[in-house]
Amino acid sequence: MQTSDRSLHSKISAAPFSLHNWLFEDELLIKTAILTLFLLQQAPAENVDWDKEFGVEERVRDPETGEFPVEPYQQSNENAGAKPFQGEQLPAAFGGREGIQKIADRTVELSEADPRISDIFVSHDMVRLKRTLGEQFCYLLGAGCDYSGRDMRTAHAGLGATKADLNALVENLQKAMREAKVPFADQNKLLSKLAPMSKDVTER
Ligand code: HEM
Repeated sequence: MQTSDRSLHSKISAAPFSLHNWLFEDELLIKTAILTLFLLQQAPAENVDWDKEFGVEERVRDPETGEFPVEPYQQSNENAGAKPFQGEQLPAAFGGREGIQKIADRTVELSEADPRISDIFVSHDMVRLKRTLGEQFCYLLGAGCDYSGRDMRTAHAGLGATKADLNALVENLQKAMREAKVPFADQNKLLSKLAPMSKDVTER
C-alpha cells in the first residue's frame, strides 16, 4: 500500500524519539550555538589595557617633585611675561617667599574647586602649576625667585580659556590675597603685572 507524504510525516512526528524531534532539537542546538557566539562577540572585553592598545604613553610623576614631565623648553625669567618690581616693600606685604607661595597654592585650590573654571584644570598637573605660579608671583613681586616655567602663550595653548574664565581666576587670586591680608594697593600691583598677559592666556 502507498503511504502519502502527509501521513508519513504524522507518523514520524508521533513516534517517541522520532526523526522529526531529532531534527527539531538539532536546529535549536545550532541556533543556541550561533546566539552564544554572537553574544560572546558583543560582550565587552575585560582586562584590556586600552592605553597600550592605542599606543598612549603612560605619564609617570617624578618621584622627587611629584610632577609630570613636560615637553622640553628654554627656561628663562622672560617666560614670566613681565619685568619684576624692585624693592623690599612689596615682598614684605605678601609675607615673603613663603607667603607668596601660599597665595599661589590657594589660588590654584580655589580655581580647581570653582565650578566656573574647574573643567579647565581637570587632568592638568596641579603640583607643577602651584610651583610655577608661586615662582612667577615671587619673581614678579621682586622677592628674589627665578621663574622656571613655560611662557604664558605656550602654557595656555589649547586650553580654550575665555575672558570670563580669566575674570574668575583673578577673583580667586583676589580672595587668596584678601585672606592673606595683603593690602589692597599691593594686591593691585600684582594684578597690574598680570593684566597685559590676558591676550596670551585666553583664546576667545
Ligand atoms: C594672567 C593670568 C594667568 C597667569 C599669570 C597664569 C599662570 C600660569 C603658569 C605660571 C602656568 C604654568 C606654566 C608651566 O607649567 O610651565 C600656568 C598653567 C596653566 N594655567 Fe594659567 N595663568 C593665567 C591664566 C589662566 C586661566 C584664565 C586659566 C583657566 C581658567 C589657566 C589655567 C591654566 C592651566 C590649566 C595650566 C596648566 C597647563 C598644563 O599643565 O599644560 N590659567 N598658568
